[in-house]
Amino acid sequence: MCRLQCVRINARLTFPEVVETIMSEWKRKIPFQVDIAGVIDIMGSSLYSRYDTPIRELLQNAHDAIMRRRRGDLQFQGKIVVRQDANAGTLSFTDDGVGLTPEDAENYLGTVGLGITGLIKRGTPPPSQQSGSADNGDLIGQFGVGLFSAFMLADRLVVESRNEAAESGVRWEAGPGTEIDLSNIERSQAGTTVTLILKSEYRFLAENSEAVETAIRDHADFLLIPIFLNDSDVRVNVIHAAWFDAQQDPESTELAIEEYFDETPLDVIPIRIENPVSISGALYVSPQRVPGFSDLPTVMVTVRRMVISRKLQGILPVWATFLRGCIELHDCSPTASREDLVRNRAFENVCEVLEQILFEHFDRLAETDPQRMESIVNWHRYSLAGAAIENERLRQILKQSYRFPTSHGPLTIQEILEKSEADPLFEDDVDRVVWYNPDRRQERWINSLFASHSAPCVSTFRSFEESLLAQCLADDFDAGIESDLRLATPTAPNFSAMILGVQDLEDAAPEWIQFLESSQARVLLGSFRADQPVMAFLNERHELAKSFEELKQRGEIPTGFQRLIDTHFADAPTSQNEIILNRNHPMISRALSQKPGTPLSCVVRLIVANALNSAGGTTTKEARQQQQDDLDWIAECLWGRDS
Ligand SMILES: Nc1ncnc2c1ncn2[C@@H]1O[C@H](COP(=O)(O)OP(=O)(O)OP(=O)(O)O)[C@@H](O)[C@H]1O
Repeated sequence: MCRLQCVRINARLTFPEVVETIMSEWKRKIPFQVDIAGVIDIMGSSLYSRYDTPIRELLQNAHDAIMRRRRGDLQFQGKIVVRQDANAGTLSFTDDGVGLTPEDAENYLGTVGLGITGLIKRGTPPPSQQSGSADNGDLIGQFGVGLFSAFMLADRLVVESRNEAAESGVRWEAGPGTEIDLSNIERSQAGTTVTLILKSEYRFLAENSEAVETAIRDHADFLLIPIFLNDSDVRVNVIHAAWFDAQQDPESTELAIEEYFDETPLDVIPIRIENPVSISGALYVSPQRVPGFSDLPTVMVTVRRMVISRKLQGILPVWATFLRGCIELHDCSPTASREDLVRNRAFENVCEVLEQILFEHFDRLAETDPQRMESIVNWHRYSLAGAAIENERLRQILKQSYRFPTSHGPLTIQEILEKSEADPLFEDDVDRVVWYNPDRRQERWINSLFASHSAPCVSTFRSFEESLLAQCLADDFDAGIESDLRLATPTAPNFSAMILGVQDLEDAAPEWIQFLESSQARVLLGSFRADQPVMAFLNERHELAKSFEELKQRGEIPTGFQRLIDTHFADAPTSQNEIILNRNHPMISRALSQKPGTPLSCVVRLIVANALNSAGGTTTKEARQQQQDDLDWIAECLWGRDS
């Protein structure tokens, strides 16, 4: 029906007045509506991602009830018993905590978002729970929703309880609908039993003790209350861990870590701080190497001793992928599902403070036990070097402990910088020149060239090591020291004069460049100190590009990989290998005095190919053919053509 038909139109009203009349009729306030059955269904099926979450929620309720009873009786220990009944298909949680009065059960068990624990924390405990109801910071519950998680596993839920001060007990039973059955019962002991009548797909929790035991340990290992399973008198949870001790004994912590995490730590970092945020526990350097840089570091986190996650991300600095451990974050708030922490100011504080603690720890270690620090850095060198490219503070630490292989043996970054002071005879605009060689194949050759030189040549066989070195030099630039990072290659400024002792370097004449084209190298002429005809310097990027090109032609590179290679080479030119011909060498000078194409020039071309080969260069098919032709031509000149 047209909406206008519902409005009695006054013939004297204009059209805009009619519209206004219609609009104003719909202005009113309406309350939010809650579909209880729908909420219970969502809480049970979608709020939590793991089947063991309800187990954690019920253990935590039992824990809170016992903690509250302890306030009235400091000697009271309390315990939690989890029972499986395979015949009945139930899983139950019994505690001897403070218990519930019938009014409490009526008011708080079935009210989503309202619980006694939350009220205590807000300083407004219900009248029935006034005694000992201050928030001592040891209660875990807060949202008043955890009990409903049981509907993830159960069709029906039964709570039987007796408050320690009440005459009789109360029974509360609910299913997925909106009605709750409440009745009084006889119960001799104070405390509560929550029984889950399991859905068929979770019946295994009534039968398989290992699954339940694992769930208890995963979440409640460090709760300060013993938890027993079925009739066993051996508690399931460990309760005590040395890293939570107020005064941590480093040896005990190390032993505890070894036992709990089943790893031998390379170093242990005990943590206890109250301000500006409370953090306690210990981190350790894992002996397991972390491949790549993409993984975020993870750590086990507890809040009020309840395990929130064994692998929480985002709390350790991104560079600390090699750290593990367990930390208690009392000031952090778990999310309602308790599977993560709320990323609030307290969380940010923890991140900042932790990074600070780690930096200070490694600074101290580098000073007090440099050997240990070096072995840690050495063990995790690639993750550390990769991370330090982005992090100046980390670079400061690595400068003392990260050793590069160099022509002068292994040297720390600091030592390299000190030994790389620029020679004022050759350099007038930089304070430091750091030479590097990224190609493992040239290591021996380049190192021998630097042997008599005071500056070392640094081997940066992984590309990020080159970036790390560059960043360290850039750091010093801010402090007024100008440095240059130079590839150990003849065309780099001053390399030939200073390192090679080669004078008057110049490009070869065009006809010789063309004649030596199959070498794919840049051809230069120079006057050597040594009596050697040719020097060859490989360019690693050029060599790589060549190998990939060959593979590509043979169709051996998957397309996805090819894209990666293309982007790698798109950023920077591949450059060329370099060849220097010694114009003082009798054979070279003789060849140069003639035109290319003579038998002697073919000998030069063979020597060039050989020099590139022995430096570790790859030979293309065309170059191999060329060498064969040269040999044939020389043989023919010497002995004449075979008939
Ligand atoms: N075993 C128990 N003993 C005594 N009271 C209990 C027990 N289990 C639940 N309760 C009461 O029921 C209330 C609601 O429990 P529920 O688990 O839903 O929320 P919570 O524990 O208060 O908070 P959260 O949702 O953060 O876990 C609790 O505040 C507590 O008062």
